[in-house]
Amino acid sequence: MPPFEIKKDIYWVGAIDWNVRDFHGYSTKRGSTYNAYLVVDEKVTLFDAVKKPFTNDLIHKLIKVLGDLEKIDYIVVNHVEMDHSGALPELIKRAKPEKVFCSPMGYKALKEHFHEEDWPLVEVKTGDSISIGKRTVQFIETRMIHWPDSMISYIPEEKILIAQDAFGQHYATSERFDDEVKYDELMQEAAKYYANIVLPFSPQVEKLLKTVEEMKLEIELILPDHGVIWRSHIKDIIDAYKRWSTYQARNYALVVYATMWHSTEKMAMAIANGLMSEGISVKVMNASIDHRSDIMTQVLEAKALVFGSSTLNNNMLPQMADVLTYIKGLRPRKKIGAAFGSFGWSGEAVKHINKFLEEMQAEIVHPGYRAKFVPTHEQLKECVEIGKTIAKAIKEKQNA
Ligand SMILES: Cc1cc2nc3c(=O)[nH]c(=O)nc-3n(C[C@H](O)[C@H](O)[C@H](O)COP(=O)(O)O)c2cc1C
Repeated sequence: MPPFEIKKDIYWVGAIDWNVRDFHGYSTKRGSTYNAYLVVDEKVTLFDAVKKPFTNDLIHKLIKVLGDLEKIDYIVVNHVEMDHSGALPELIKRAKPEKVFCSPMGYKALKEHFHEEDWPLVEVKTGDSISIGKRTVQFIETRMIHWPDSMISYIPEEKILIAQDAFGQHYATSERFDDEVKYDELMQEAAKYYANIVLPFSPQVEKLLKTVEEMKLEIELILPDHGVIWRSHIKDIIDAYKRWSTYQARNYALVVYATMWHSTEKMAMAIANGLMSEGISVKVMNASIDHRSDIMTQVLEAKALVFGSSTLNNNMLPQMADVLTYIKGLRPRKKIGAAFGSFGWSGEAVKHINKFLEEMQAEIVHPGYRAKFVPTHEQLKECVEIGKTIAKAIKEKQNA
């Protein structure tokens, strides 16, 4: 795709990665983009770069707009992660920019990644701004959204927020604006991105959204480092970030299980039936089939997390341990929780699952249910009752 003029003299010069399907363990079914933005002003300024294998895509686009890479005066590094900085060594060597702006944490991180002593790095902090000619760039550090170095750049004359990974989506498309793609797909990918990348830093996101509100920043365009530009649905994505960062849930329960000979699966279905019989929506997922990052997307807005595994060698099944380790690291909060599973003789899986639920600070509404080998009809009826107990807890929370 050629460079794309977003507004007069402001270009998308990023790269589309149609083929990426695994992004450090996050399944990216719809590929991704690495967005870089060029502002042609008295000081020609590039915001962020691309992943290393896409260096030539970026350079090609820059040459198309500028004719000569050495016309770049400034580079702003909003985020040091390799998918946005991998192209920097080649780019800095060839463009010879006068200055490379980054946050104080970015200064350290750039050295720790690239070990280059002679890059013209300039630290900028929250409240600092630079003039690039007709336009100003204001910087706001966004520590731990989602790395220590992260910052965002605001151009008041254009009402543009260059948001690095915030508001991003792993979504490869030839379209560049939110209103040119399918709304449901876009919001699904934005939710998946929040659940799998941003969720652990929700307290920081909540604070940042308040700061941005207090600063009364006028925003006409949000330019994220992945996916499409927000133009028509800015309110929707900000409202979604407000909901997600304060752990607001929808009225559904998520049942995730792992099984060898289908006994735990039978229990999962019976619990789901109990929930449904009380009018609660349920999503059932199988840890052997569903990808951990898709399960995580469903965790984001679930009110209850119900996890089941049979016991294997005194532990839960490894695919369940994978999913729970991943979910725990992303720090979901304010959930109702319950555990279940079939076993043969020692039955430790439920105890181990409960430990994960405790670490997620879930409100555990049942001590955990175990059935020896293949569950009997009576035991499955008991599972239905457990589903009803969870449903009751969901309703109580809803009315609280
Ligand atoms: C290789 C293997 C190891 C097992 N290890 C244990 C164990 O350590 N403790 C236990 O209680 N059951 C153990 N079991 C028994 C299973 O938990 C039991 O068969 C259970 O009903 C399987 O439920 P599922 O069909 O949901 O996987 C083991 C089974 C297998 C096949």
